[in-house]
Amino acid sequence: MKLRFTKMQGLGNDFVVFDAVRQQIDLDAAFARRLADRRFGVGCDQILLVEPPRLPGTDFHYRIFNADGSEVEQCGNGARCFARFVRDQGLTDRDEIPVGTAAGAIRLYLEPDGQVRVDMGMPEFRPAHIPFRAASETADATYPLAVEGQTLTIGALSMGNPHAVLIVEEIDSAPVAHLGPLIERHPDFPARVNVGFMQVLSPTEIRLRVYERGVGETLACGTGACAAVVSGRRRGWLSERVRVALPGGELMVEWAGPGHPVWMTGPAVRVFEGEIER
Ligand SMILES: N[C@@H](CCC[C@H](N)C(=O)O)C(=O)O
Repeated sequence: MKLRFTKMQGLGNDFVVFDAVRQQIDLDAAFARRLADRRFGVGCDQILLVEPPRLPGTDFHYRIFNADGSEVEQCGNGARCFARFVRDQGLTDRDEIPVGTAAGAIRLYLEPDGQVRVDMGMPEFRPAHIPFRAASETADATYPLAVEGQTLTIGALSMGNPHAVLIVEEIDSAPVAHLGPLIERHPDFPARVNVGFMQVLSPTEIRLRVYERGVGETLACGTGACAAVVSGRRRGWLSERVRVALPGGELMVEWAGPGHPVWMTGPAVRVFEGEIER
């Protein structure tokens, strides 16, 4: 059976997107890994499924699979591509699109300039809900983490999916390839974790690299950008509106503080369409 897909990207974080409203898709971990393979498949960081709604008040359901085949709760760059996809495919004519995910509902807004703005919902700091093994939440949501005999300081939070955020002096020489996999699979993060390395340039500007759970380092991570800004604000380093420079390009992230949702704005681009044998 042949399945139609669209290859998309947001700041070089790339996706294979399927319309699972109008075609039947049986996506298991093995098929997800084959699709994501850059030599034997299409090649992508995540596979996104656009499904009929499950949550009340939403227009669609959004499912996300990492390149290693694991199904996850949230994906920020994918959310912007989701909005562009459902409009381009004629699945909706709305500019404001409420979407259900495994982490709850989010709202996507197609802006007149072509960018997509997303209400990513509230960050979650309670350790058990991240999930992260800590006795209780600290005042600035940072914790010591023992890695290879050294004690690192990490910010820990969930943007629907788990994130650890480290502050580094210089992003280009940050030990992303070495520490990323060690922290991703650290026993204190029982569901594994996405690992962000953030250099603070000013209260309104950061540089960020993310070692993504189930993928490795990507050119950009939308939830990682949101988590970095939220963690930076909780530590008193950042303002409400922050420009996040990632290897693949820039995002704007806004967070007014506890009790408020996180907003993310950036591009979403269709690359090509294709068919693949299931
Ligand atoms: N690329 C994403 C995050 C995708 C999921 C993540 N790897 C996880 O396992 O939680 C983004 O843009 O947020």
